[in-house]
Amino acid sequence: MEQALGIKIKTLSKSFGSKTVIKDLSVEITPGSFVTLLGPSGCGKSTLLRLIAGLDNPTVGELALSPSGKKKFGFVFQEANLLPWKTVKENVSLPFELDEDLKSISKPARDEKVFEALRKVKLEGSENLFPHELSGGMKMRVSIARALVSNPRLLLMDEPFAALDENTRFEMQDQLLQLWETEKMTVVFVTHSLYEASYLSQRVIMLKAPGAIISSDMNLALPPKRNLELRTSEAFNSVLKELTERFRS
Ligand SMILES: Nc1ncnc2c1ncn2[C@@H]1O[C@H](COP(=O)(O)OP(=O)(O)OP(=O)(O)O)[C@@H](O)[C@H]1O
Repeated sequence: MEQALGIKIKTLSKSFGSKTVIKDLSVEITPGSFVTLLGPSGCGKSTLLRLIAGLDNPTVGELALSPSGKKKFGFVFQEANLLPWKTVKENVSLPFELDEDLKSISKPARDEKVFEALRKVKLEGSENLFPHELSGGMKMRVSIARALVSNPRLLLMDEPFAALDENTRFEMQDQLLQLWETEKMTVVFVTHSLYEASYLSQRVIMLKAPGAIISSDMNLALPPKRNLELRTSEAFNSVLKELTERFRS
């Protein structure tokens, strides 16, 4: 398995016209960690994810992924963004058509990777369904499978579970943690939920506007194994309390 990607950001700023959304941001993210970005609407979380993914460029400053070379990452958005006229299997296969680095992979190897990704998100047997035949949770799992198909070493997730009901969200959180453990990839996750941040993350970085200034950077004192028992434990409650206090201060 290839190494997980680390991120080094140094004095980075991003402006859109005269508006500076990110100002002088410096932060490092350790390979293989699960880091959540929290902050009020409009503080620059999605902009930062897009910069990390190379979908946009910083105005000034440095952003480096290590090891450098192949930038293997997956991106999952709040909406599953599935093509309605394509089956589950075809939707998960899309990166092979769109990503230059993956175009050379043979058809049998592609099929195997798609099957493997669907297995990872527990969607075996749903290959030939169309998006309208799927629940919200299943659509999100297809979206995650599509991100996993290229074996990302960094997974960027922008409020992926925000539109799901509470039960499905809990289920998806546990599945994601399982994936994080088995895939040994770095995850940078954006959410508005303090509860979700506490449950999923090893580290929570809070950003505030203007300028996406880091207002808090906290390593969570929780065991790596998260489960139902932990959700209702005192240790979890005290982490959630601390995060809430930091968020409100
Ligand atoms: N391409 C763009 N052109 C102009 N302004 C932009 C662009 N992208 C983002 N912005 C502005 O940057 C600011 C930060 O947006 P961003 O989407 O990063 O915030 P966010 O923290 O992710 O918000 P939310 O939690 O609501 O998703 C907003 O004021 C937004 O209008």
